[in-house]
Amino acid sequence: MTSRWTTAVLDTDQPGGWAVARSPEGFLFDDNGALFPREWLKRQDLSVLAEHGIGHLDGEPVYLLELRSVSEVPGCGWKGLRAFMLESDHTVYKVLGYAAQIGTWAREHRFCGNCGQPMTQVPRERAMYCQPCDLRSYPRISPSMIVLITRGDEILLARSPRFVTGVYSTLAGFAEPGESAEDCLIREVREEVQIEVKNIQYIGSQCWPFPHSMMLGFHAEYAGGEIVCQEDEIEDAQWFNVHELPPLPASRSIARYLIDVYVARRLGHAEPVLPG
Ligand SMILES: NC(=O)C1=CN([C@@H]2O[C@H](COP(=O)(O)OP(=O)(O)OC[C@H]3O[C@@H](n4cnc5c(N)ncnc54)[C@H](O)[C@@H]3O)[C@@H](O)[C@H]2O)C=CC1
Ligand SMILES: [Mg+2]
Ligand SMILES: [Zn+2]
Repeated sequence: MTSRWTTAVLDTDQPGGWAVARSPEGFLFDDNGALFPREWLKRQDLSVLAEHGIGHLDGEPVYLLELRSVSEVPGCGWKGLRAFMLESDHTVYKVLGYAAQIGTWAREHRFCGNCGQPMTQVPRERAMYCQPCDLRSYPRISPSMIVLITRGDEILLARSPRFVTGVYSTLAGFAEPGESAEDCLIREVREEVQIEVKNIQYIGSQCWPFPHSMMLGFHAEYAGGEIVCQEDEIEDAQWFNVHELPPLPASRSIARYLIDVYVARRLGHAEPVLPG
């Protein structure tokens, strides 16, 4: 199957194509969605900070207008990326997720981290460049581990105070310099619930553009210890029987996929597919 969406570094001097606009309040949308004819969008009263050519959707070029602030556009509203993840077509969500990551990174790399001088976009490459330092900055991606821990028919799920009321999810955390994925997983599990795990198995990965994680998903078995929740980070953690699960994370998340795969195996149901 060919993908409808492919990323590319496009020349912003070329006319035409589609464009999305992103402000601190999210993406512009109307009844037709978040993609607008680019020439029309550029005629609107928008405070454009930068324009990026980001890829092709069904063969048509797509651009991002990264805005300094939110503006009124007649007949349109603004909506955050999470809402698009929950509501929209998967391909549109992929386009917007990529746009959000590029927009954030370019905005945060307008000035050189070494000398403080303005940086420029490198033509035909996704990089910002400082000439005096000969320094290139590439989009930031943060590897993050996520793990479903199981004990027979029971799975360990936890709540962060940031979650929607009632929802429990798998444990996750950012990799630190010097760690392998497995080191990170073992450390995060110890920090968050103070238990030990064994038989760590890699399951799959997912881009998570909130704001720039690359989720590496694992399954691990319980090896020992009692649950003790990390103060401030973990509000509650429990073993749940696969027949009696609490409200779970959104179906597009790898957290939900890790849970659904295990439950499907235990119950002999068809396995789900990991959303990319
Ligand atoms: N797609 C999915 O199913 C899920 C994705 N996630 C994502 O996984 C990532 C890690 O999960 P958390 O439990 O929040 O992480 P965590 O357990 O490492 O703790 C979060 C803390 O890490 C620090 N931090 C923030 N950004 C960092 C970075 N780039 N590198 C190192 N430390 C950083 C901050 O102090 C933050 O409060 C997040 O981006 C989260 O959104 C988490 C659960 C499910
Ligand atoms: Mg965590
Ligand atoms: Zn510099």
